[in-house]
Amino acid sequence: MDGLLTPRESAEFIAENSRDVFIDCGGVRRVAELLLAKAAGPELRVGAWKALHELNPKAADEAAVNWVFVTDTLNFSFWSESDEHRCLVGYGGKTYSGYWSLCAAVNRALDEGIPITSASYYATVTLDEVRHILRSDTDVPMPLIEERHRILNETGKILLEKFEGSFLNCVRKSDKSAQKLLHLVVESFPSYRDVTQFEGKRISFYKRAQILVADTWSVLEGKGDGCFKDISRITMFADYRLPQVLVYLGALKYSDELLEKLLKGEVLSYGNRQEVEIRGCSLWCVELIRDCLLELTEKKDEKTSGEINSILLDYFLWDYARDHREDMKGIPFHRTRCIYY
Ligand SMILES: Nc1nc2c(c(CN[C@H]3C=C[C@H](O)[C@@H]3O)cn2[C@@H]2O[C@H](COP(=O)(O)O)[C@@H](O)[C@H]2O)c(=O)[nH]1
Repeated sequence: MDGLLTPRESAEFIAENSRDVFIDCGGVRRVAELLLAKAAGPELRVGAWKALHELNPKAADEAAVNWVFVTDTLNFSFWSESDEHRCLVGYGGKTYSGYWSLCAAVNRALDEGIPITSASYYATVTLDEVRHILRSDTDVPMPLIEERHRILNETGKILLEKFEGSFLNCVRKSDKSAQKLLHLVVESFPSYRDVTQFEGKRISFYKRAQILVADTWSVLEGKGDGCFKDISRITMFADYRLPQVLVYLGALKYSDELLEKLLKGEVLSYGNRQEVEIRGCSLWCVELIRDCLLELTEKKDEKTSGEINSILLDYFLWDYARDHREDMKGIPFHRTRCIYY
């Protein structure tokens, strides 16, 4: 698309023109130092995706790639009005919320013999069947069920028409380039087109497309079809959790006016100026944290477990946000209801 900025270009432009969201350089350095202490640990490596998360597939085969595809196709908007009243899914003796409730529901369906990861199934799955598959253990359903149903049908039909029903065929058309795969995904599947405007420019975040490429790299353990030579060009994923944890860690700051709005739980519509500033400054903030961390590892000649990229930083910070939910209670996340993140 002509004149459309890449996520990284978009983020830099937004950060330069932002009025209500600011990057704190001292905070950036402190987060980089926090990550430096983890650089040689088990988290900041591609293997963590499987080792640290029991719901993720352990295999690296076609079925596992198609698990990632259907999960990331539905990987959006899990937040509920009140944290006490939300969708929960019990699986394997544990209860899952948010994004993990989706993974638990997918695995539960597979255990029940429902082929939810097969395009030939979800291309024509009915709304009632989707309601059953994504059913909650509480009286709060997973948000946007109708949209999830529509997107499953739309995406399944395209995967059948263009890629013989398997996302691995899409991966194999990308010449082992993460950028080529990213663009093939957004060109082929409309629900992944996370693009909007800011100050007269057309900008992209491609949050679900980027996390799809990242999770494909992870499930294939960075090997074989998943050995993307340019994986480090994928940026962090602009969702609603990363901004919250970056504010909590002091790397990102909101204006008083915006903070007050978020504390009141006001909804920001997709593409709203402040919503775009939150997403763009968060993305740029993680890029700066990565640059600072790489500088620190060189200076201190710190051993790292392979190349540190924005994906691994994102995963770490997202998991950190999960593990520090209670501590972060006072920091609001922004409420945007959409199918893009
Ligand atoms: N930036 C970023 N956003 C991420 C993820 C993930 C899941 N990836 C994990 C799974 C395996 C890997 O090891 C990753 O650890 C979900 N999300 C987004 O968060 C929101 C849900 O949050 P909550 O309501 O708290 O569950 C929603 O917008 C969802 O799209 C990530 O990694 N990074």
